[in-house]
Amino acid sequence: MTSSSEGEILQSGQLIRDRWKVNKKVGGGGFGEIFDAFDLQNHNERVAIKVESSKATKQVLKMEVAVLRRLQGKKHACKFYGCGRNDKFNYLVMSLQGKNLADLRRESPRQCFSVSTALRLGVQILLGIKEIHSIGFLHRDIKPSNFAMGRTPTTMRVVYMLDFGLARQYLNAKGEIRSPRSAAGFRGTVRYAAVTAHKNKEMGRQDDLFSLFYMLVEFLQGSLPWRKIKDKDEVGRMKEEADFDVLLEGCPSDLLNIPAHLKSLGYPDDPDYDLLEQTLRNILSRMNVNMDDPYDWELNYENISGRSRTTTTTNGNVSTRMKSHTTAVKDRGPENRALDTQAPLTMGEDDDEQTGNCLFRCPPMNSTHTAEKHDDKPDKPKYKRQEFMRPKYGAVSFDVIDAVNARLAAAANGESSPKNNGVVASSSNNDFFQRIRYDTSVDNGKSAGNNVDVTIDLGLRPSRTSDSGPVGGSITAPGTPAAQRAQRPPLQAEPARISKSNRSITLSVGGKRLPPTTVTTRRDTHAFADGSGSTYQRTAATTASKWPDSFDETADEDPILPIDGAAVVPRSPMNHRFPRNLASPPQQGCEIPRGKSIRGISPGISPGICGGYPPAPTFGFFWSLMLRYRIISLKNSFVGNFLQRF
Ligand SMILES: Nc1ncnc2c1ncn2[C@@H]1O[C@H](COP(=O)(O)OP(=O)(O)OP(=O)(O)O)[C@@H](O)[C@H]1O
Repeated sequence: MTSSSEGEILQSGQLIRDRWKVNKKVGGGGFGEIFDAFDLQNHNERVAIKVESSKATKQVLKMEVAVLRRLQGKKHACKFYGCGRNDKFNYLVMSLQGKNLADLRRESPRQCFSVSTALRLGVQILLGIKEIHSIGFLHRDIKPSNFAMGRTPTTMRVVYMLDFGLARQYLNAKGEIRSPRSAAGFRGTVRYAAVTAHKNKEMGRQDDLFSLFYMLVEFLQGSLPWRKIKDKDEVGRMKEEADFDVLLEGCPSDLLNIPAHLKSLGYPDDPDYDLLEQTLRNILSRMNVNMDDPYDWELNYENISGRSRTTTTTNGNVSTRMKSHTTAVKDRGPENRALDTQAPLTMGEDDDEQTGNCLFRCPPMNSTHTAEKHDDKPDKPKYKRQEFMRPKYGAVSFDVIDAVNARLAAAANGESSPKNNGVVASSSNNDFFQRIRYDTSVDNGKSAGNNVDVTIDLGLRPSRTSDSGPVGGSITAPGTPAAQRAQRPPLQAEPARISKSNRSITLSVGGKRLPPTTVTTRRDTHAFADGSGSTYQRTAATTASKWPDSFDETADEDPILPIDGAAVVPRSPMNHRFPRNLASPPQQGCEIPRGKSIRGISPGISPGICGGYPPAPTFGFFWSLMLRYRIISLKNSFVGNFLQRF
């Protein structure tokens, strides 16, 4: 543990948001520094604050926040307390855990754990990995220093997963596996990275599990054969050629099931988590190990302190054996313990445990791909009703989606009624209503009084009445007889509006010429506003829509985005394709008070994109084109993604 000192982002005693008082630095890695602090508003409870300089070239804290929030309620995730940013740093406040597993292993006299401890940790880490996979993300930096034991009496035997800075979504918005990129930059930590990462290939779920396998080998054997190798490609080759029998020499032979299963998996395949868990549990039960038994450190490592330790033979029987690898680890003194999470570019004894970010530096193994392709650009998400979100996001309001779709369908069927606000649309197959769908939702909570009103502008204008010729602003299909159009009631002059009550939604479509300032007040429609520690959450179903607001709701200081005109929100790695043009800053403090309403529209809507609201355009192709632009620009918006299927 280190104390904070001059030059660090936070200083001891510093107050953040008048709530968290910094105590001292407890960790630091390639991407951030971690401090422990007191929560002055919660009986001085100890919390961890991870900070990242706002000048850091690689900003990962937003991703951490995004993932940690989704993991709330999972057993192996830290509690999320808040986040924010100012001109100097971004920060994330979460529950403080105890020692990480890298430190605990190094404190062991032989730098290894007993089989009992190693495999029980393995079970918990496996379940933690399963949790992050269940929310659609890969961790991509599974290693001992990214797991820590709880620090309270009730959590001290629970393993917590840390550090989601390199996470990546492997599911698209439909819950399908995203297409693998032909080249992806190396992500992770050389010592534990799967061969896939060494080859700069797209990592899949099995690769997180391969990292777990390497961790297990290290836990049991005290080291990995490539521990001292600095060259990433060389390490990759060693892993590719590794003989698992040799790696697991002297360990329960059942463990061979793990790499055997993982090697059988390709990028899109579902790992058999149960098989892996059962493999570990079977060994533990043969050894009569109880999951509640004390861990090695609780026994002061006395169970493994001699030159031999109790373990099992390859057939799983318990025996005592000499370790053959002791010479490989005896030079690892306590002085090296803190190295593995320091800056990734310094190569110390344990540097190969550092998180790598070899983007643009490390050519891929066996690959001719060039560096410019090695980024985290996501594949273009396809937005549809997101069935996969249902079990994971609990109260995602599919009834909202259905209600909107029903309204759109009604409009498409040419109904003119209060329900669709007088909008008459042709039932022609070309009608644009038939080609859009509402694809996400506002999770509005279950209790009454959580109503949220959202305004969506579809870019329609009040219609001109006309006896002949096209009528601007009417929603109609090209080819609708002019006479029919002329009798159509005008669209309402207000922006289209979705009023969402607790479990229902009303859509009205109208049009209004919006001056730029009005348009731009709509950024807060990312249906995403959960207060730190709040008892309710509102979430949109798409990550991309939430991304830009990751810090906003708890930020108490200057926004990073410029205040004046048409600022472009930095594109998130998850949202490269839809830069958001803004003409006003994001609303800070976008927490939606209970019972209040918010108004807004996609930040993607901008006069710049749509070319403003042209006067009295000829209906037909022009309107269709404009609407298409606007619908496209609505993608990833807070309240909904309209998908236009032309
Ligand atoms: N919530 C927490 N409670 C206690 N300690 C923590 C917490 N989060 C992180 N740490 C400590 O800080 C160390 C570094 O944290 P983390 O891995 O998040 O930083 P990083 O900069 O991403 O590191 P790396 O580049 O090594 O992956 C962890 O190994 C752990 O010891």
